[in-house]
Amino acid sequence: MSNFLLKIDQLTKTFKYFEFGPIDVRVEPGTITALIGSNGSGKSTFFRLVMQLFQPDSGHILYFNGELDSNDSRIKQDMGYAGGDLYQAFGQLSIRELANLVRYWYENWDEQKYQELVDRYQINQKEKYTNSSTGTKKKIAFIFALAHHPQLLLLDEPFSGVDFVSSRKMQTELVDFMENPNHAIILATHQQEEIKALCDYIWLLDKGKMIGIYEKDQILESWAYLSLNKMPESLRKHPHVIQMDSHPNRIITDSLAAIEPDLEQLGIEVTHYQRLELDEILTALLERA
Ligand SMILES: Nc1ncnc2c1ncn2[C@@H]1O[C@H](COP(=O)(O)OP(=O)(O)OP(=O)(O)O)[C@@H](O)[C@H]1O
Repeated sequence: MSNFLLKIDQLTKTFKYFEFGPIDVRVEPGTITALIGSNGSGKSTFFRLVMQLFQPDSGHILYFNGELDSNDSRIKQDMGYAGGDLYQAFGQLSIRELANLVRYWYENWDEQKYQELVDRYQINQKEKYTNSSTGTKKKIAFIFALAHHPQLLLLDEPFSGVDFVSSRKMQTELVDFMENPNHAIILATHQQEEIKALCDYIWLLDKGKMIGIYEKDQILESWAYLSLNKMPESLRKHPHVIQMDSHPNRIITDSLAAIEPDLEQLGIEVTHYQRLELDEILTALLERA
């Protein structure tokens, strides 16, 4: 039986200087996915397509087990999106006035939850939205996204520009949100600490193409530096050797389990072993792409 919040098939969008897709991905309930990619790789484009702020050129997006497709306006009720400067067009409104407007859009708007969140983040609701600081605007978008009880949260760099204390609170908020097994989050971020702390899956986007989908724990387990007692040149061709350095003899592998028996067979001894940090793995994957 299908169980997904989002299922995307062969989605494409072409701009004058950029081709996005074709992209195929699927989001299951109970998961947090990090959407990673260099500046301009298409992360915000992805969110805008899912939120129907852009029309795709081709492909399909199915929402909530296929019960709703992209023609159905109800999908926005069940999705919380914080990204870009969504509310700038209403910048002359105070935050309270803006909340009154946003509240009107959502059937499930929870005024008590909204109040709790503005108190927690010490938002001055009398201030004009346009005059709010960058970090405060981020927090407001985050609060609006949560206050209508979505099933799927789409967060485009929610922590960038947000102070350390608030960022920790937001992360706790996301952990609480995931207590409901029907919920899921897609999070675009450049911060490896957040990915490590929160995410189950990593989608790697490069120049508009999805170049890899990984389980975070699995890549952290399987990538390693191995120092070797000898290093025959033939190792360079091994499918799981990502990098070779000869001073001292050291390789990076993307699969410890696959390479260890081969090294043993070649009579090569591993003298030292060290895990890679997540950002080292992601950098290597992006460089390989
Ligand atoms: N409205 C638009 N009109 C024309 N081109 C666009 C438009 N929106 C996006 N693009 C193109 O899509 C590319 C990818 O932009 P996008 O904002 O999705 O990247 P990103 O991965 O979110 O980048 P960043 O990490 O810097 O936020 C841009 O470099 C631009 O060429």
